[in-house]
Amino acid sequence: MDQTPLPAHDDNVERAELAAEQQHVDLVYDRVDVAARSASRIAVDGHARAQAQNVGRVREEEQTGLYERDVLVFAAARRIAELDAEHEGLVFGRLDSDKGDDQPAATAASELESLYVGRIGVRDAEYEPLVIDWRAPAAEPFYRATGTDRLKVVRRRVLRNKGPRIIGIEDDLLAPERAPEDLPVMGEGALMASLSRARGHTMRDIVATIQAEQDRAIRAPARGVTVIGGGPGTGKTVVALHRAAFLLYSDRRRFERGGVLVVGPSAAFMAYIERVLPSLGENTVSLRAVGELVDGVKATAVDDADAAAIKGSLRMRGVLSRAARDRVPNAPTTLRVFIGGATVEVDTNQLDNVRRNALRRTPRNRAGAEARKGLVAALWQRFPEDLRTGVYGDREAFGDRVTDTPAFRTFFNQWWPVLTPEAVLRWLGDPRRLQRWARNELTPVEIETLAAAIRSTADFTVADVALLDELSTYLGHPPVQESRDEEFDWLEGLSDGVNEVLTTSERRARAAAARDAEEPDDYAHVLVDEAQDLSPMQWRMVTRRGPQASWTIVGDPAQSSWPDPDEARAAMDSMLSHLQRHSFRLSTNYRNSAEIYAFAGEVIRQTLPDADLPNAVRETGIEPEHRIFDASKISEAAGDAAAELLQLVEGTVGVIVTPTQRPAVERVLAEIGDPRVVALTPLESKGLEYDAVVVVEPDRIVSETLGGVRALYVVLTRATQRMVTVNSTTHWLPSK
Ligand SMILES: Nc1ncnc2c1ncn2[C@@H]1O[C@H](COP(=O)(O)OP(=O)(O)OP(=O)(O)O)[C@@H](O)[C@H]1O
Repeated sequence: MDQTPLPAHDDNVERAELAAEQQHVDLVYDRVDVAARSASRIAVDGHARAQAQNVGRVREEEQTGLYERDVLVFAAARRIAELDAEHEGLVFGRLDSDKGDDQPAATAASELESLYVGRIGVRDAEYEPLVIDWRAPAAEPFYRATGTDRLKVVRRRVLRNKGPRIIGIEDDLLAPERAPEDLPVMGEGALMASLSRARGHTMRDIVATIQAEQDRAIRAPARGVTVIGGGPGTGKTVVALHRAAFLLYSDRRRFERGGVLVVGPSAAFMAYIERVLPSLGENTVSLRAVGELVDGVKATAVDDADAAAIKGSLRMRGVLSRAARDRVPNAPTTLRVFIGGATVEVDTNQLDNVRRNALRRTPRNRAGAEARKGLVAALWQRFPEDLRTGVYGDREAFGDRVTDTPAFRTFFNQWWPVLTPEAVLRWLGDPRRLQRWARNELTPVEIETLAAAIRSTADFTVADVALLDELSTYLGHPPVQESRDEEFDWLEGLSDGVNEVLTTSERRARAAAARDAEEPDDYAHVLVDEAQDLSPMQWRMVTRRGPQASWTIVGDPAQSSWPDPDEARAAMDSMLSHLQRHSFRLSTNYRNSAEIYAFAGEVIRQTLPDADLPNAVRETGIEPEHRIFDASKISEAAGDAAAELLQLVEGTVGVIVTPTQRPAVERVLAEIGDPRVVALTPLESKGLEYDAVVVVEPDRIVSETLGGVRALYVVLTRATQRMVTVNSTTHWLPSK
């Protein structure tokens, strides 16, 4: 918000103002209390009345009136209950407006029209608004008014509160020349006060201090793709979260029913942002890290740079599709059955033909019936003509018989089992097989690297999740039928090997559940944060979550940890090219002190002269510090720096270190034993922030991460107040 020089004020005025604001806020809380009680009473009454079938006694208009009011009151009460009690209070802003520049200025404060802005809207008993929801159109001037376009606002006031208690007031005077003399103005500006606050381990909402350019992105209509760009700390994440809350407010039916999904880079990041939406009274948004987008998988492990680059590349499509169509390892290679007095055999080549034909148009797990038909045809062809009589007289009868033989059944179960994406992905760990599927797409070295990466962990990595998702489209779900056939066996297989006896209704319920599971995740709106980090394969996975969705895409290419940001961008463009695009750019860095960001900006500009660098406005007078030590002393030096910084800042300290160095640094930090300090890798630091940051060996961060200097740029832009780098060389420092 614009910072206008503010007149000094005395303590008495401040006390009086605080008391007056508290009175209004108390009124709001009382009203909500009454509303909540009456809402539940009415709900109970209504229920009782409906049960006695006496509803007709209430006049219709009375009922409609009651109904509308009840719904509103009840919804308000419910939202209040949902608000995080620990968080800032319900009412946080006030606008005092006059009638506009073409009308005479007000001569007394009482002539101004005042309007309170809060997390939700609440009305008094006469239905007059006591406070309006921050997302309502009438609240827009609170965020958009500036000195040059004040939208009739004379004074904008931010109420700082702790729960229901007002603890401070920050005013902006937008039209000093039109302000009545008795209009008190106090505080140092809400934005600066909020930016200088100590950071905790979770992100807070910014509902009281949203800036005009952020507000435009938050309230943009949900059409096509909304792209929100901007450098580090410009509020992209927090704006995306407020946008999710805004969309729910603007069209609750559509977005609550259809679902809103927020996708972020890591579980740590999701934990960091998870309080923001509940603090705005919204609990229905799904938050998922890219490693958690496939149901039942929660991947947190990350591959090393080379393997991640291969797994993320679009070249994996062909590799996976070939794997999904290939023979099952260790399955029998010939089929032999004794039937109708003859031994009939289908050899390996013929089996391969049957498999390929069955898979021509149908995903593997859905092609069982087709494959069985192909086998019957092959067997029939080899069944001696002179035996084709009686129950073996035609192909259909022969087929019924032959598929019922134990030899056929055993063969079929092994040759055409239901395949899970997990099992097929594991096949890629065998370099000989992988070679067959990948020889046109990957180099021999890449094949070795990929196979070794697949074999190296028992857990799936974050990059694997997109491959699992891709495989599930090639494999498909087995069809669900209520008869006893091999597809239904698949359902029984879900019961962990316990051979249950199922009643008909249980079978039906399971069939329905399986059908549901088959529905694609189909959200009405998907917000992708740190979008620059999605690999092309991850874009494919993410866009499957919203075939009909509108999108909000948030990111900064200069912070990309993908080695080829243009490739990732092209993948996104091709997945979403059918949608209209609206772009917003955020231009102010609210996180870093001006001193810290000036340094980070210099570092990135040396490699990416065109990087979009925002303005950092908050000066602290404290320059980042670069310390040089012997290579063997780095961990201790990092620990010492962290211990010093803990004394100097009130909030959190992050020590950012490559995965190879992390264990040593963690040991040193364990000795400090302060929960305010954490060690984390450059990748984990994405999107997070700390009061102070220790950057351990910046040159290794460049050489050991996929993003190189872009990863270092992310690390150098995590601190709000202080930053210390520790290294054994100076060559990484930007040349002056
Ligand atoms: N209008 C605002 N009022 C108060 N704080 C703000 C405002 N806008 C952003 N901030 C704060 O600035 C910090 C950075 O915001 P955020 O993490 O959303 O930025 P970002 O653009 O996603 O950053 P990065 O790309 O570096 O991850 C957060 O602490 C956020 O709360």
